[in-house]
Amino acid sequence: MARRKYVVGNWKMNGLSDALGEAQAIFAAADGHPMVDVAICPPFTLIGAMAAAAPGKAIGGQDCHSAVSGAFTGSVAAQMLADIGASVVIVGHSERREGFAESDADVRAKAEAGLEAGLSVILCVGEPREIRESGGAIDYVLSQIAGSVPDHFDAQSLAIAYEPIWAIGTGLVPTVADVAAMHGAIRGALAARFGDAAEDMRILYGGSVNGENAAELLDAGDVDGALVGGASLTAAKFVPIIAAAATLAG
Ligand SMILES: O=C(CO)COP(=O)(O)O
Repeated sequence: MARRKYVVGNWKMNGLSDALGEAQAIFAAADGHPMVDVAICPPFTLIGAMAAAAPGKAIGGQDCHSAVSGAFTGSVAAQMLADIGASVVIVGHSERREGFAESDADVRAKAEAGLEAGLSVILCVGEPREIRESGGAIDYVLSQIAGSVPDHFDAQSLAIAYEPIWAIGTGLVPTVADVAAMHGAIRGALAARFGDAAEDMRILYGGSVNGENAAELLDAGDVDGALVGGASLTAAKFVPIIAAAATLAG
């Protein structure tokens, strides 16, 4: 089965209520590209309102706690995301791994919680600059995959996002050959562990994706979509990326 292209906006800590119109415009434009799956992950505070403003659309959280409930001040459980209309959750973003000291085991537990809550999970991996420069990027990322991908899931419900940390928000992107090599290595590691199911899993690229570079990056081997930060905040910037994915969708 061919993998459908998947384009996801990670709004990070951006967006007040007046940003809902952008989300509506993005989803309206996405309706014109039915071969592409589109999701927006706004801050927690906007999920409920966005789900109401864009019924039936894929809206997600950017993180969840691994527990179902309890004394975890400030945290949000996966079930709570589902309860207010989310169908997706990002786990293991480098800004969580680095800024909140999340380990591979933490990320795996969060992914399991998301799946348990019925959410579709996007699990992020990616190397820092010094690891890339030392030539160890593939080993580093495959170690993250080994430690943070759960044992049991439906291939349609778990996507990997490869986001080299040095490419996030910097305007720097790896060469297409480097992206293809990393995605191929990830697919190979998934196949070694999960067999044929790896062919159905989507592997997204993230890090300074924009309307100009999207077509080239999305056409690289084993790249099934994009996880987009800054260029996902407005329809004007995000829709061209969705359109680029649509031109490649089979
Ligand atoms: O971190 C990212 C998406 O999760 C990428 O962010 P930018 O697209 O702003 O580089």
